[in-house]
Amino acid sequence: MAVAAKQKTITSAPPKSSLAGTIPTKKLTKEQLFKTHEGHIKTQNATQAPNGPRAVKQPNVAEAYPASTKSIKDLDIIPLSELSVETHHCGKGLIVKVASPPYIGAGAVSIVEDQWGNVDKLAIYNQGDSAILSGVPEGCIVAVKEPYYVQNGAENDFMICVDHSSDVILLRFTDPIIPEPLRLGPLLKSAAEWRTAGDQAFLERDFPTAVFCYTEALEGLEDELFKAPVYTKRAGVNLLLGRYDAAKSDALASSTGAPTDWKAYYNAGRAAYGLCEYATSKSYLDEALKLNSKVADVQKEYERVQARVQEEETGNYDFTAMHASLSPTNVHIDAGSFLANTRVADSGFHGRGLFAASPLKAGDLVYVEKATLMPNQYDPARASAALYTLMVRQLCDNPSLADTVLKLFPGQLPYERTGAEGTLVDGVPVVDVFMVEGIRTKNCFSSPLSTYDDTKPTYNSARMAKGLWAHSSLMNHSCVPNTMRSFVGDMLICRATRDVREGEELFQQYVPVQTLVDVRNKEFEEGWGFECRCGLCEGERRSGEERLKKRKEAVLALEKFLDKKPAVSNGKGTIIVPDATIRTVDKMMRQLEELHEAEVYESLPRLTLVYPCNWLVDAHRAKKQWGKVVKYSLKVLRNFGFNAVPRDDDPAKLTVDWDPREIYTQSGEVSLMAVHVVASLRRLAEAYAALGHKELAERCVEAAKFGYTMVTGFSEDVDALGQ
Ligand SMILES: C[S@@+](CC[C@H](N)C(=O)[O-])C[C@H]1O[C@@H](n2cnc3c(N)ncnc32)[C@H](O)[C@@H]1O
Repeated sequence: MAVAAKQKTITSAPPKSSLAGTIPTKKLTKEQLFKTHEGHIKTQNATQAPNGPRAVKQPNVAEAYPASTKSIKDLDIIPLSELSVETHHCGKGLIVKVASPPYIGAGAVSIVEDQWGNVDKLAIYNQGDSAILSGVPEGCIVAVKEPYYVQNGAENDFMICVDHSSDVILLRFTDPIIPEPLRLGPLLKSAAEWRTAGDQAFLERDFPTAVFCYTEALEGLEDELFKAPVYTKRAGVNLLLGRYDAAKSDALASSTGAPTDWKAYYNAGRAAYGLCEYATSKSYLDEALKLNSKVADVQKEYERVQARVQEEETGNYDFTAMHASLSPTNVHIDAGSFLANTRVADSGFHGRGLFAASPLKAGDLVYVEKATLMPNQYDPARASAALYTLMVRQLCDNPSLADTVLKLFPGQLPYERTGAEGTLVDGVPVVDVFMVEGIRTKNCFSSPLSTYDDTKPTYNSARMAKGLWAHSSLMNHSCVPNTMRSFVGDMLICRATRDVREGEELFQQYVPVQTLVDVRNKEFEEGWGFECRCGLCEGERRSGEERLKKRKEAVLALEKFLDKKPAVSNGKGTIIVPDATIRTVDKMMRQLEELHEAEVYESLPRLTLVYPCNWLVDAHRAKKQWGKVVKYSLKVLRNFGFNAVPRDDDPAKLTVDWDPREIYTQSGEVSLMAVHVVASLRRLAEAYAALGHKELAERCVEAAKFGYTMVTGFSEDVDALGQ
């Protein structure tokens, strides 16, 4: 059923039609409608490859209107001729026959006819591949609840636009709500015939139609014993379609109390596994094994689910093996989430938050979460639309997901929420696509295929997928957080960056933070609607406006100078910077340093100084001026807030037992862990080694390796960072 089409992503509101609110007096005639439609279909058949990616229409929030939460039975059925342009017809409904095959673009567009002989265009968006309406079969009867009508660009060209997937329902041919002129009578009469039609559709791999036919067969059967095999068949098809909620209830409905019920429990176990409900899955598979312990598939599935339950309980993972299993087609790791070290509670200030359920040490696993939803789409131009589509389709296919996803809604819709989103109305889960988009924008994370590979200089860092990790989404932001996240495929690994007390709130960085306090807070305000009150932001605000302004000017001047200065290559791949340039940068850096008053910055990171100090490290390193490399590397670390670094001016430190964790645990609560910290420790190690301080060099390498595990989630292989 997948049809190739262009990706269509609407990002800004189209201008309002001058006809808004009125019933158009001039529309395309029936003949014109069919003729242009046939033309579109011909072009589609000539130009689109089968099985290409499905198109996507992201909602246009400027036009937002709510999903209908009413039953079609409670709506006034109106003729197509009474539709007004750019109007949400609250309390009204349409019942129409599909009078053409669909043209598949960003949605499925068909010509429809009502009982009074009126015709119009119906565009259905956001249906999953598993839904029969993604293909809108010709001849079927559909109900459109509280329709939205739009002008379609060209003059006299209009259409009914169904954004919310639950606003359109496929009616059974025998549904008494269908008006007499549209009635065909049942196409197939007996349950046996529907069942055979279902089998046929299954053989043709038309799974949505198979589900439809089995459903009709079940409606026609009265004896539970006859129903059981049809439930088994429908459970199997629903498993194939990824409709795990339906598969689970079908599987359980297929049990009859006979020993053959092992199959019902086996299917229910597989369905629960698909929903990542591993403990439930294990209990069903337990039942299946009790009834028949000899089926190899059941045993295999049981072992698999046992491994997941163990991961959930212990947090033991083989991250290296997970990483090795990644490929462009395999990004979804078969693993469970380990969340036992955290709990959700009211933060009293930032809404809900995540808190440590037990004391954690720097470097410890805080939690590991499998993505709630993450499409395998790393093309940045398509990643957001792909996530939005997956969210909508999964909420349609597996309504139980609504509990997890809808609670993330940040609460900004231009209309009143009904609260019925996620519930079943007319047998279909209500999915409000504007709400879904609101959840996506505030809660999604960008993720590389793996953070470890992303730190390599050769990796294309622009290739990021977007995903939803519902547990991680509950963590609030701090610019100097006590955790760090990394990814291996769709697994999010969260590690502590310093020691955390039991009950302490856990924070993460939403985005890599900008160095200037006002600039980064503008980003938080625009993106998430908050002003950050972390130790760094509050501390920096104490500097006062005048000093903040001066600092900003100094930063801009320094960056401008560094951007303009041409680098000089020695012809062997190393950049050599003239001494005069180094002296100027050093002077400008010191001036900027002086603008960081001791009373504020005693123990705070000085982020604006990181870039120039790093620049000075590189410039001196190219000249093998190792003493200077030590000096500026220590400054980089200090500017990230790390003060407890192995130093050659403190020989006493060399004699005591030393633990690489120290630099992370003894630097206070307001340090900022980043991959640059690891890189600086390596530079420091290199310089110490060149100066003959072997032991100091080893300590720095150890500290770098320890830090790299926090950054990547699992790897100590700091050489991956390159030279
Ligand atoms: C992804 S949610 C985090 C969970 C959220 N606290 C909740 O209760 O659902 C992001 C929202 O949390 C709040 N938030 C996160 N970090 C914050 C911070 N540092 N200060 C104030 N509000 C914050 C903001 O309302 C933001 O839009």
